Formats: sequence, C-alpha cells, structure tokens
Amino acid sequence: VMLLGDSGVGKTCFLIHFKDGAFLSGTFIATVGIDFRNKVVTVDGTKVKLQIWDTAGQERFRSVTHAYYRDAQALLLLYDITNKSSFDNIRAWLTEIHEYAQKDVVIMLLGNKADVNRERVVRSEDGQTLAREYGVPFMETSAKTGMNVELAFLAIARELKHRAGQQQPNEPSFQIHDYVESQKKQPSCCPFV
Ligand SMILES: Nc1nc2c(ncn2[C@@H]2O[C@H](COP(=O)(O)OP(=O)(O)OP(=O)(O)O)[C@@H](O)[C@H]2O)c(=O)[nH]1
Repeated sequence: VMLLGDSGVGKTCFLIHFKDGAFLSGTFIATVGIDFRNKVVTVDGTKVKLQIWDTAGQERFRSVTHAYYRDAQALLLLYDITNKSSFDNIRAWLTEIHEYAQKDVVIMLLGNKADVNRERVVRSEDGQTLAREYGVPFMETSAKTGMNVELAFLAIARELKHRAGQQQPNEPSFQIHDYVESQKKQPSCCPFV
C-alpha cells in the first residue's frame, strides 16, 4: 500500500496513527524519499499483512517514488481539506498513477485534517464528486484524532484479500465501495461526510 499526495497533507502522520495510535503535533518534518512500515490487520478472521509505503510529497522526490508505483497493490491518495492546491493537484496525481501504477491498482481518495473544520477550504461534496468522477471510494479522515484512519486501511485490506481469493484478480471489484459506504452509515464514522 502506498500513501500519495502533496507534501504536508499528513501522509506520515496518517501512517503513524495507524501503526502506533499516536499523533505528533508541532514541527513538520518532510519525508525524504520513501519509508515503509508493516501492520497486520484481521479481516473476517483472516490476517492480512499490509506493507505501507510512505512517500515524500515534494516534487524533487518524484523520480524516486515513481519507481515504487508498479509494485503497489493499493494507493491511498490524500489531500488536505484546509489546502485547496493539495485538492486541485489530485487530478495530476491520478494522471501519474495512470502512467506508473498497475492498471488494476486499488485507489482510495482521502480528505485529511477533517479535525480542523474551521479552516476547511475544500467542501466534502467536492471530494465526493471528484472521487465519483474517477470511480474511487472517498472518505474524510484525521490523522490527529484517528477519524477513519483504521477504516481506510481495513477497506483496503478487505479489498486486497477479496482480490487474492478471486479466480481472475484483474476483474474489477466494487466491494471496497460497498464496504466504505456501509461503514459510513454508522453514526460514529465520518461526521464530516
Ligand atoms: N490538524 C491536523 N494536522 C495534521 C493532520 N495530519 C497531519 N497534520 C500536520 O500536518 C503537517 C504535515 O504532516 P506530515 O504527515 O508530515 O505530511 P506528509 O504528507 O507526510 O508530508 P511529506 O512528507 O512532505 O510528503 C504536520 O505538521 C502534522 O502535524 C491531521 O489530520 N490534522
């Protein structure tokens, strides 16, 4: 699983929250190149080991990260709901994904920093509309409070497990949409969506 998106959208914090349940506020240390962590999750009684690659969002590291796209089975594409350009750049990220990643890669769009709703500049509906246009599931998240962090990874793990069990793994599957949508209906989840 690869985390993608502009520098500062919260990819490293998102991964740290998932892995360690922690959030380090304060100084922002941009990722240099690429780094990974493993975490095992349980999906319907089956253990799924996720190897999660945290990429540097800065432009100067793009050539490094491009090399990893083709081995990715899933991509979490993040923008920051308080940063319009990070949202506007999502189309460019999707173009890169189209160019470098496998055709059947699982993609999920995440609007991060949903805890700072007062600084919001990207409406939830705009995230939803963009996701619908590209046919990918969407959620708003917070690496600070942990909102939907685990849910996003569980949805990915569930989809990858489902595909691994399929006769023809390249067949498109909409299970991830169904899973995300069913979880969103629960009141504890996605208060901003
Ligand atoms: N309020 C809030 N702040 C966040 C959240 N996620 C990340 N941040 C802050 O945003 C800044 C950037 O977070 P990072 O996780 O380092 O961003 P990144 O996307 O990994 O950046 P690069 O490594 O340069 O690609 C840090 O100051 C974090 O504390 C969030 O969900 N809510």
